[in-house]
Amino acid sequence: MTDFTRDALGWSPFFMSQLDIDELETLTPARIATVHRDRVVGFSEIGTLELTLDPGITTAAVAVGDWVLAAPQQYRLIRVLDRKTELSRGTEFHTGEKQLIAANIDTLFITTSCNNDFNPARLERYLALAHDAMITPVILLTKADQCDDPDDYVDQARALGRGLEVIAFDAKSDDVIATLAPWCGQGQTVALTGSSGVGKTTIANALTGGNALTRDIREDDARGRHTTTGRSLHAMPSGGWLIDTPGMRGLGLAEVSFGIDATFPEISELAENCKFRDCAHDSEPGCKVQAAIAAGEIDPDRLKRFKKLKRENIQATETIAQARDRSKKLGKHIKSVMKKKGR
Ligand SMILES: Nc1nc2c(ncn2[C@@H]2O[C@H](COP(=O)(O)OP(=O)(O)OP(=O)(O)O)[C@@H](O)[C@H]2O)c(=O)[nH]1
Ligand SMILES: [Zn+2]
Repeated sequence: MTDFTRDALGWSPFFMSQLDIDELETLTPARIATVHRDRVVGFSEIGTLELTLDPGITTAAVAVGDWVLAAPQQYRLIRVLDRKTELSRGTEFHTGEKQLIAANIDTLFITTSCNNDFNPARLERYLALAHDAMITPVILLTKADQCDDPDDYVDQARALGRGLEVIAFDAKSDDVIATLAPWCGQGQTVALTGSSGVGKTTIANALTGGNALTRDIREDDARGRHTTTGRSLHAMPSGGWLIDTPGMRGLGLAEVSFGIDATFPEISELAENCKFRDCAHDSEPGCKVQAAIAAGEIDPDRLKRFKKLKRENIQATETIAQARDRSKKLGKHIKSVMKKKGR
């Protein structure tokens, strides 16, 4: 592994501004590439650092893509810097805690194909996740080479957002790197999501210049170290970074109300002016959304899918709240038992 400058790793004033003078002098910023149960591995200006954690931080609080401050002499992680963006999954059933998937992703490549995989509702779920995490979504339509009219898919996908970037291409062609270059430049971080078989691995391999995982293992071998767990932060020859963690591929929806509104701006903006604050946009008087439907200004299918996502989100959010409640009660119960025992 060669050393990278901070800029090459995606460092920016946003992160710099979080350091005080002491930290600037004594600590080394590192970008997390792998999270293990008891330690993390990060890339830094002084090379690859394997870090143990300070008491009070668990690896569950560190995500691939995170910027952390390390005390390099002691190989210790001191603290995790605030994230520009954060992707997390629903929750752990028992605790109601969010499970971190990745941090500081700039662009989410939402991947589908120019065939039966194309599904507006599914794309909107991913869009809601991206918007909620403040990550820029780009829709990739693969298998354009196997389809008579890819433009039809492009048009359908563009209708799912304002100014949404949509690209149809052949993921097996030689120009994948050039096609995706605008998002893969120096220090930029991307991730791929989408259903099985749409071409994520094909694209990842094209962007990283080969089979990313096998290459990582070979690099570690060369340094005499063996690791069985693959790295999740992959350098792209274009200067950018690709995050590929197992959790990336099956993203769930919960607590993304903001993201859903951002995915359906034409509806959420009108909804603010409905007569009733809790308007369900069915047949309530003074419903601006229904008025727009009647006037042919918004797509009724979009409204249906908007409502369905909102319902799903509320359900998932309630499940999380219940889990948190359970976990809190359990914690209190344990404390009171311990107290009694201590008496
Ligand atoms: N013709 C053509 N084939 C493609 C394209 N993209 C992917 N494929 C093929 O589709 C199959 C599935 O591609 P993968 O890259 O493995 O898909 P994936 O999204 O990684 O699938 P999972 O690993 O199951 O999530 C492979 O046989 C690819 O060669 C494309 O744009 N055009
Ligand atoms: Zn309404």
